[in-house]
Amino acid sequence: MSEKNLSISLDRDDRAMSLENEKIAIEVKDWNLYYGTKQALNSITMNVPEHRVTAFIGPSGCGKSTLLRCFNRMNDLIDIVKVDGEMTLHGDDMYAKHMDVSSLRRRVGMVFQKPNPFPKSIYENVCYGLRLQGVTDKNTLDETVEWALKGAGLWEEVKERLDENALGLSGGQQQRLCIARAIAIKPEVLLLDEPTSALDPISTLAIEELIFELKKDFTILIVTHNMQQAARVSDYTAFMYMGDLIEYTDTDSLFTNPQVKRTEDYITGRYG
Ligand SMILES: Nc1ncnc2c1ncn2[C@@H]1O[C@H](COP(=O)(O)OP(=O)(O)OP(=O)(O)O)[C@@H](O)[C@H]1O
Repeated sequence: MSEKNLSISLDRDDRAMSLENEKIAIEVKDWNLYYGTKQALNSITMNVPEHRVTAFIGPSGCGKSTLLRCFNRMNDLIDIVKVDGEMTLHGDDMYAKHMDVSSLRRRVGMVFQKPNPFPKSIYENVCYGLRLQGVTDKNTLDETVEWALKGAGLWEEVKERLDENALGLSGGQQQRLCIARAIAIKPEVLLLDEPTSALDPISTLAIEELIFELKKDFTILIVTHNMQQAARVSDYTAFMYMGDLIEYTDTDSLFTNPQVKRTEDYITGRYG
C-alpha cells in the first residue's frame, strides 16, 4: 500500500506544477452564492487546470460542496439559491441564459459521497447516460460499457456478470461503477464529492489510484475531508474557510509551505 502511495506522490513531484503553465478548463471570476439571504461563497476567483486533479479542502461548512455543485449547476435545484459572477467551461459561459443545463451536465459529470447505483444491472447502469442520449446500437453500447468499466478499474471483477443487479456489488465496487457510469458519456470534467468517505481503506486506495489514472482523460475536481487524500491524489489544492477561497496553489506548496496562517493552522490540525 505504502509503495503504491509513494509512487503516486513521486510521479507528481517529478513535475514542477504551476497554474501559470496550465491549460485552463474552468475559469471562475468573482463568484458569489447565496442561500436566501445567507452568503455561502464570497467572491471566489480561480482557474481550474485541465487534466489535473484539483482538491477542495477546509473545515465543515466552509462551502466546498456548494462550490463543487456550482460546476454542474446542481445548485439550480435549490429554490433559494442565487448566484452571481462568471464561470466558464472551456470558454463557454456555464450560467448563460442560452446554456442548456442537461448538455452542461453531460460535459461535467458527478460522483457523490454515497455510491448510488440504480437498481438495474451493472450493464444498464453504465450505459444509462448513452441510452438517455438515444444511443441504441448494441456494439456501441457494449464497447462503451467495456471501456468505462475498464477505465473505472472494475472490468475484470464484473465482466462475467454484467447482467447482475448492481446493488449486489460491494460498496467500493458500487462507487467504481458510479465512476464508470459518469465517464461512459465522456464528460470533460468529473466532480467527486467526498467519493471515498463511505468506503474502507482498500476500496479508498483503489479509487485514489483510479483518480490518478483518470486525469489523463478528464479534468478532476474533488472535495475531501481527508487532507492526506488531498495530498496523495491532487495536483492543486484549494483551501476554503467560511465561504472564502483562502489559498490555492500546487498541492506540494500548500502542504509544505502554506503562505497564509489560516491554511497553516488548518493543515497542522489547529482547528477544523
Ligand atoms: N440547501 C442549503 N440551504 C441553506 N444553506 C445551505 C444549504 N446547503 C449548504 N448550506 C450552508 O452553506 C454553507 C456551506 O455548506 P457546504 O455544504 O457547501 O460546506 P462544506 O464545506 O461542503 O461542508 P461539509 O464538509 O460539512 O460537507 C454552510 O453554512 C451550510 O449550512
